[in-house]
Amino acid sequence: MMKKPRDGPLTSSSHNDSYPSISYLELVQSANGFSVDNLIGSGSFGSVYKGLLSSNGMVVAVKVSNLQQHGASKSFIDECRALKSIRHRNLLKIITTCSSTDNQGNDFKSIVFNFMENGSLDPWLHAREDDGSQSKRLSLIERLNIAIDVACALDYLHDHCETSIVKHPLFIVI
Ligand SMILES: Nc1ncnc2c1ncn2[C@@H]1O[C@H](COP(=O)(O)OP(=O)(O)OP(=O)(O)O)[C@@H](O)[C@H]1O
Repeated sequence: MMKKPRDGPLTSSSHNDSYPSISYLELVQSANGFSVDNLIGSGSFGSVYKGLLSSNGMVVAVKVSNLQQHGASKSFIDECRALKSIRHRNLLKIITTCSSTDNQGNDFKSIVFNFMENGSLDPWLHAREDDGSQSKRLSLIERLNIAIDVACALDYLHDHCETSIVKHPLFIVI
């Protein structure tokens, strides 16, 4: 839905007031205008871009919700809620969130994470013998350690989040 552009940068405050504030403009600039070159991947509810925050030089992953997608707005809120108070070595932390309007006045929602150099766990676990990516072959011990870390993270989520959110642990940092 088109909305009247608001003045100045707006940052989400409804999900967590303690995040440092970041504007839509800063995020666009950090990710080179959300260019294809900065695109890291896509999920069910949006796209993730690599960005560089000019304020502190931090390399980040900017997850931009595709608000045209049914359920994206709820997913954004659930993800913010689930991850806002999480402190666990195997779970990705939110750096900040941005709930604003883009330069055309459309709603814009984004979550900023630490950039994970090794990407998501999935290709590591499901690398095929013939795909040539030597670096993604894991030994049995490494796989067992990952399973233990995942179990540990899920246990933590069970204790700290609503059960409906625990079904979406989102990203496990190994
Ligand atoms: N913090 C991050 N650092 C590096 N890459 C990331 C990061 N977050 C996401 N990605 C990449 O972007 C892709 C999409 O992530 P996203 O969280 O949108 O979806 P997903 O969790 O993989 O899938 P779905 O939302 O459908 O369950 C990931 O598969 C991963 O390759």
